[in-house]
Amino acid sequence: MKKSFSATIARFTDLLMDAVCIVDVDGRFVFVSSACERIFGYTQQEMIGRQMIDLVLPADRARTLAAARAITDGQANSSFENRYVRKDGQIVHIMWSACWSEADQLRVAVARDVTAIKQAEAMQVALYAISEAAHASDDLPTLFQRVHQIIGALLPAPGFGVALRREDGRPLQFTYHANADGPAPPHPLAHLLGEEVLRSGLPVRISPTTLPYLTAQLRAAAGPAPDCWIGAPLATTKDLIGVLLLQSSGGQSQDSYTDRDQDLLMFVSKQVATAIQRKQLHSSLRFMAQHDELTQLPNRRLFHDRLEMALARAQRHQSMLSLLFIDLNKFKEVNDSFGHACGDLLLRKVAQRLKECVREADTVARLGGDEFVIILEEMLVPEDAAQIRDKIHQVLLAPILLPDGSSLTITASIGVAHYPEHGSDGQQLLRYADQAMYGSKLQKVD
Ligand SMILES: Nc1nc2c(ncn2[C@@H]2O[C@H](COP(=O)(O)OP(=O)(O)OP(=O)(O)O)[C@@H](O)[C@H]2O)c(=O)[nH]1
Repeated sequence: MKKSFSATIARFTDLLMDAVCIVDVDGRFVFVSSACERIFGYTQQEMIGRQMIDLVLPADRARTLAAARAITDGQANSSFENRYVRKDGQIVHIMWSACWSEADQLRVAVARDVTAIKQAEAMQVALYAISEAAHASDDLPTLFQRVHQIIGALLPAPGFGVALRREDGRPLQFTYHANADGPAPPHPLAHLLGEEVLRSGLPVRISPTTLPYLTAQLRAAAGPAPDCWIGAPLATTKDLIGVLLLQSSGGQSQDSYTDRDQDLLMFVSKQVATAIQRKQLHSSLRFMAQHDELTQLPNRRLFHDRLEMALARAQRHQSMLSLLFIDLNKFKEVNDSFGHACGDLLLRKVAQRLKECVREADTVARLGGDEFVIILEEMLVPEDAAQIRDKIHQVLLAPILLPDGSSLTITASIGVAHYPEHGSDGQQLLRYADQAMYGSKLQKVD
């Protein structure tokens, strides 16, 4: 390029907020205006002579070369977008307006940094996606898996974890943790970082450059060349409910995360905290609607749902199912003699003992008052149900300690019904078991 031409261009183009870049037929920068340093992080001297394509993000190189060829063939382009890797490793989004100068055999292009716009757009998309995910996910791990994907589109996040604060003050509980290969147990540093974020209520970044500012414990655990981490508090308007963690391998002495990334994560983590709270509230409302408040056992409604499902399974597999109807004997006397609170305590204790008599998959429910039912699935023979009935009689014999140091015992009448022998639907089976229980109670009274 002629010296005078270059000098004239430079005088005016250095005034522009956008950068002017001139590239020769071989794709080398022959001129860049001073705005390039702000946008790409390299000085003009560092850029001139370098291959333009080497600064482009590898994923965008093929289409960048195709667009450059089209411009060289005479098709001016005023809206091509691609991404460059700045000298500090950060990615910048560039919108190009370019044309080919046949006379000079040069490609003249104007670069506009649209990173902030792109990030704002990406953030909008992420916030919308988080809100959608909160509605669509059935449970917290599913929600967090989706949030991992959403945040991964904004920031480097091969490692990602969400730890929630526990009511009883025990250490944070990791509800979700994954590395680049998928779900994985949390790194020991994740626990320490999480606790530090929770203690301070502030974001904490671990990287080679932040090491001197970390607590001694974190610094020791991170070692001299740590991966890069950001821990952001999950804060609702009222509470600090947990911590969100990102981990990236960084590389050499580079920090994977900038202040801007941290701000972005803080913003996103507020939305995540709100989504978690909404999900938890929804789960607790659902639990309350399906469980008995006193014993926490499934209530009558959930029992009927479970019975229907169990019967459908038994029909499909042509297997047996048994129903146990349990009614405590003379429970009213407990209330009358020891007080309602002791009656409540006894009901809770009975519920616990009943659960201990069956497998995890079986359902123990409280129908109301002193009536309980148990659904036993995949019974091989009726004698199995009889054995469990006997076991229940046995465990109820153990005295129940009362707060004043005294104790009481309770017995129960139990009726058993088997599917398909005593009924083909839930109502028939329940009626049969109820009557069998009643028969047993009469015998005991007599
Ligand atoms: N403490 C307590 N008592 C309850 C609760 N729900 C119902 N009850 C009482 O439980 C008793 C149940 O009545 P019954 O089944 O007739 O009493 P029972 O003495 O066991 O009678 P039998 O079954 O014939 O032996 C009533 O006194 C209710 O007030 C509860 O949640 N807590």
